Amino acid sequence: MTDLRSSEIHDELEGDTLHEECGVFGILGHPDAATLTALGLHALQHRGQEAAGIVTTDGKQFYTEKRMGLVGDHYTDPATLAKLPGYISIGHTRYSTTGEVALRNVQPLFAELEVGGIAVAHNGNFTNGLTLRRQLIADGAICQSTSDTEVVLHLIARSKQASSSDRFIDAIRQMEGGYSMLAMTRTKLIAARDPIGIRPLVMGELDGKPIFCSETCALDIIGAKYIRDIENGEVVICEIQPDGSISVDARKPQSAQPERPCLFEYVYFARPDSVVAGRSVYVARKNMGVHLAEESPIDADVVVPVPDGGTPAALGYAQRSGIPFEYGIIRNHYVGRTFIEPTQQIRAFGVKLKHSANRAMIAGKRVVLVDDSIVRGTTSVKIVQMIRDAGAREVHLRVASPMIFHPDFYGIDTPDRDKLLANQHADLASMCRFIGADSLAFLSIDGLYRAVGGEPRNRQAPQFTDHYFTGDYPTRLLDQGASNNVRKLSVLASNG
Ligand SMILES: O=P(O)(O)OC[C@H]1O[C@H](OP(=O)(O)OP(=O)(O)O)[C@H](O)[C@@H]1O
Ligand SMILES: NC(=O)CC[C@H](N)C(=O)O
Repeated sequence: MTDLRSSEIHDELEGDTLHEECGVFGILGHPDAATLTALGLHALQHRGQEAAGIVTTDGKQFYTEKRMGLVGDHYTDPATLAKLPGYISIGHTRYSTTGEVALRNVQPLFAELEVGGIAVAHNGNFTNGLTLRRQLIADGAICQSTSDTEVVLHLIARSKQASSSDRFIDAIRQMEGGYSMLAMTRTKLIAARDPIGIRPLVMGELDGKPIFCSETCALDIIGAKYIRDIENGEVVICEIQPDGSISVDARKPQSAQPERPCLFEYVYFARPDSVVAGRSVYVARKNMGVHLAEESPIDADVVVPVPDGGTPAALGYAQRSGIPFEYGIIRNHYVGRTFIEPTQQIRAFGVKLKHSANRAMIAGKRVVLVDDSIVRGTTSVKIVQMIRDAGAREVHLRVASPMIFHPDFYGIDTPDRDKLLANQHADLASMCRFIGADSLAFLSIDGLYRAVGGEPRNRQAPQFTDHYFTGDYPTRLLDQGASNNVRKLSVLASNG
């Protein structure tokens, strides 16, 4: 049954700013599988704060715990972890992109199938999820959630392949869009990445046991060794054998395409201490600041980051420009990422709770403010005013990414097109007036490419996924037809 309250909240969320993605973590063959998964999810908390879930198996039964809220609020309790015995585990931190914020959509999703139990955890979004879901429902499928991820379970159930891993591969070959997925059976841990590698996924090892997770920071927290990134279009199947040994089978079932990782992982999503597709996120962000200083210099007394996202770019800007870096804004770390608040009104309030001006570093100065991105402009308007109120003589805003014009359909929850600040102003001057800054500049798309990958954007074959800036969507968007709205999955479920 549709949870009306959740649907209403969702409608409000639709108009909000950029949202997180999800984080996945899995380990096979370790006696402390659940605890290690909880720690891994804790390191991936920045990728999704709505809910977290863990599924484990001891080879006989499956055990599931799913909770709304933060990892630390639930999975630090020994009683909760005691309900998750076994040596194979997958976990998920969720920020919803399809389906409402409700327990039934919290991942991992689990189903008992002809081939046995299987759990899946997904970071990303399927661009044909709604289309396939409608076909499945018309065919008699009974959907238990409104998440796009559930489609994969139905396709595994219907596959004619014999083994669970072949059925999983069969299922994901029918999916389009962005995904890093983990699946788990009584004996297997499977990892898969979409054909162009939009979402990140890495492989590690602890005590000889394989781990898959969204970012390397989840390996670091448990002292695991990084092995390699899962390649775009690759599926890696790890299986525990009766003698306790582990087999690893890497396959490439999708037709080969050039990799195009998501640029926004570097701009905003990934943790700065992570290494994504072989590149340090921190170094990339600092480089963004260096290029920004070269492209848009300004005479000023102090470079001030908008913490936390803008800090590495501000350091790069300060080093390149020679202008001193100072913490002119202090962030209250007991307030979560701003978007957690469901309404625009509360979000604006949240921004005030989160940042306060460090007057001693600002009063009487010409300030260069550096932030990583502007989405709706809520943060910029508040912060520029706050810096002026603290006595700044001039406020110059520098943004370490290009203007955002287009929504995402691959796992980032973006506001509607018309809510994006870049679409509300005819030119930079108008946007600058709205924000209230003395000057405003964005990093160019080539500057961003150079900062992350060392080369400018290849117009014929872009090296990264960058549609939010350019409108160049790397896959077809089957669900975005006139009559479709992936957000309305729960309405479909209640009326269908
Ligand atoms: O233009 P807006 O709609 O305000 O969105 C952009 C702001 O949102 C993000 O920060 P967030 O609040 O997520 O905090 P963080 O930098 O600490 O992650 C980003 O770093 C910008 O500051
Ligand atoms: N942000 C994500 O990666 C979301 C995963 C999935 N589409 C969900 O909504 O649960």
